[in-house]
Amino acid sequence: MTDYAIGDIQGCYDRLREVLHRVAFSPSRDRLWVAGDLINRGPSSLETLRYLSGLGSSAVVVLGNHDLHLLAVALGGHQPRKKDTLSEILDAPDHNQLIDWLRQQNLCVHDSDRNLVMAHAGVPHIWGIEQAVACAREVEAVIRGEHAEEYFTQMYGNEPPCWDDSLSGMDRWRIITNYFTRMRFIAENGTLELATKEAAAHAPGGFAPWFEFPRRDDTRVIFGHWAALEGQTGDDQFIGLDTGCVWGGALTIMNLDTGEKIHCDC
Ligand SMILES: Nc1ncnc2c1ncn2[C@@H]1O[C@H](COP(=O)(O)OP(=O)(O)OP(=O)(O)OP(=O)(O)OC[C@H]2O[C@@H](n3cnc4c(N)ncnc43)[C@H](O)[C@@H]2O)[C@@H](O)[C@H]1O
Repeated sequence: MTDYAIGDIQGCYDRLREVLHRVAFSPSRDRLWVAGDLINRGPSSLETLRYLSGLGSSAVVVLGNHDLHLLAVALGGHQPRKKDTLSEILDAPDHNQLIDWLRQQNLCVHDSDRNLVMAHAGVPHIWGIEQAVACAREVEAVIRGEHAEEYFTQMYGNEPPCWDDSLSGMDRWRIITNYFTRMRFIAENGTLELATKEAAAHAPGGFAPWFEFPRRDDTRVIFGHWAALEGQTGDDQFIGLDTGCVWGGALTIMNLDTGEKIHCDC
């Protein structure tokens, strides 16, 4: 069995199948870790979602901001945006099944044997792994539970900007969500800057890329989300897999045992 991890697919189904073919991925033998943003912006979100959900236990998936946006449209009464390519999912006969499957996915997965964690945007340095996993489980339970509608109605927003143990309810769920799915630049005290999407060199004053703050542990972090990084973090502990497939870059898959990366041009 080989475990592979893949960056933001964003509905680029043909590239997904091409890169899986190149590594001879077999769902009956191998596993695919998917770093979030399965859908949106690309041409084939419905096919992508059907394929990944059909992998069953051969897929290990975390939710990205675009996946949460689909859930917010489907469950929170939000309107799709102009650039969205989600209507084929919303209109599909199996739409309820696909949305239910998406709701069951995690914000963060931790493999203690491999000393590895995966989250769409990353894991902030202010949290140890235990706290990060506990925070993820809290919000995952909300997304699957009776408060899901309230959560998705109020999910959007940049406030509060920073973690505080005393936060509760929607404020607490929103900042946890923003760390796991939207973070790029962060301040030493954990304050997020969510407006800047450019490469790491464009850090606004007082902020730095989240992976430049040393962690208290040596856990490797797999993430996607930040296309302008082109997969470069300058540190093997932090593995960026979003290489901008949907922006004319490449789709990247990594063999988790050997560390080998394969790129499929888009
Ligand atoms: N709580 C919340 N609040 C607000 N929104 C929430 C939310 N929760 C979920 N969302 C959702 O989040 C989504 C964000 O939408 P948008 O804000 O429209 O984001 P996007 O441009 O599609 O990209 P994304 O943020 O995924 O970043 P990426 O690095 O790929 O691309 C970013 C940019 O990098 C550029 N880029 C790509 N490759 C590059 C490269 N090599 N060099 C330089 N720039 C590059 C691209 O052109 C692109 O403009 C929406 O669906 C929104 O609804």
